[in-house]
Formats: sequence, structure tokens, C-alpha cells
Amino acid sequence: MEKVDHIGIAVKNLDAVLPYYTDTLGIRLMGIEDVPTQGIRVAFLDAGNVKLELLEPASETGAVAKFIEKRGEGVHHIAFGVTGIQERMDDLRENGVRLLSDGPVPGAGGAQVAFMHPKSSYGVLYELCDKSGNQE
Ligand SMILES: CC[C@H](C(=O)O)C(=O)SCCNC(=O)CCNC(=O)[C@H](O)C(C)(C)COP(=O)(O)OP(=O)(O)OC[C@H]1O[C@@H](n2cnc3c(N)ncnc32)[C@H](O)[C@@H]1OP(=O)(O)O
Ligand SMILES: [Co+2]
Repeated sequence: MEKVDHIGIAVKNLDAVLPYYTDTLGIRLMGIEDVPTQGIRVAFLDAGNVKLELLEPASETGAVAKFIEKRGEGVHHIAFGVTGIQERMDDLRENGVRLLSDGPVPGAGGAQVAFMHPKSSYGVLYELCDKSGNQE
């Protein structure tokens, strides 16, 4: 059983929503970073035993922009923390899960990540997040 590392939440404007999370909900902001490979800016928030990952589109063409355009703001994905991400991907693929890349790709915070297609996961976009090689 994998540990949930974070819950991805798509937002139109990070600066507009952050006060709600930090002031109204009292959740600690851990940091903000650009992830150009995904065309987004992300903010990680410490929600105790799991992180929230707010995802703001940095372009009109990325996955998050398309998600918001089609479905509006809201829960976008659930990320499992794993080690040995390539082996996990191979195992999932052997079990018929459709992965969105052959191998892991760079994620936020120096992680290596991969995604399973929602159509293979009963409607949920799941991410594998491997920080074991992370020097940060
Ligand atoms: C990596 C940095 C950071 C990190 O944690 O380190 C991140 O988490 S980045 C997060 C943003 N990046 C991604 O999401 C990359 C993976 N996503 C994709 O490749 C696409 O978004 C994909 C393939 C999931 C959907 O793209 P597509 O162009 O096919 O969009 P459609 O609207 O045509 O969707 C097809 C089908 O899937 C359903 N769908 C789409 N997104 C989601 C979602 N987030 N959760 C659940 N279901 C989703 C959509 O409704 C369509 O279903 P249908 O029944 O046909 O309506
Ligand atoms: Co994520």
C-alpha cells in the first residue's frame, strides 16, 4: 500500500486562493515553484499527514489549463509516494494500467513522477511521486 504524498488541486490564480488556505484554513505554506515542463506554478501546503499541491496554469495549453477550461477549479489528482518508480510503472503496465509516459518525468521539488490515465483508474488521475533520488 502506497502512502499518499499529495493531493493536486487546480486553481485559476494561486495568489488569489492562497489567503484562503493560509489564513482562513490555517494551513502552512511550504513553498511555491515553477514547473515549466508541466506549464504550471505550484504551491505546496502542509496539511498534516499529506500535502496539498495547488496547481496554477502558466500557459493556456497545459494539462491543468485544459482541466480548468473543461471542468473548472477543483481536485485534480492524487499522488502516491513511491520508491523505484520505473519498477512500479513496469508492474502497473503489466497489470494493464495505461501510463502517460514510458518512464518517469521531472516533477516538483526534484521528484521523478509518472501519471496513470484516469480511464485506467476508474476516473481518478493518479500520480506516482519518487523523491528517493532527490538531493534537495
Ligand atoms: C509534475 C509536477 C507536479 C508534481 O506533482 O510534481 C504535478 O502534479 S503536474 C500535474 C499536471 N500534469 C498532469 O496532469 C500530467 C498528466 N495529465 C495528462 O496527461 C492529461 O491531463 C490527461 C491525459 C489525464 C487528460 O488529458 P486529455 O487531453 O486527454 O484531456 P481530456 O479532457 O480529453 O480527458 C480525457 C478523459 O480523461 C478525463 N480526465 C482528464 N483529466 C482528468 C483528471 N484530472 N481527473 C479525472 N479525469 C480526468 C476527462 O474527463 C476525459 O474523460 P471523458 O469521460 O472522456 O470526459
Ligand atoms: Co502532483
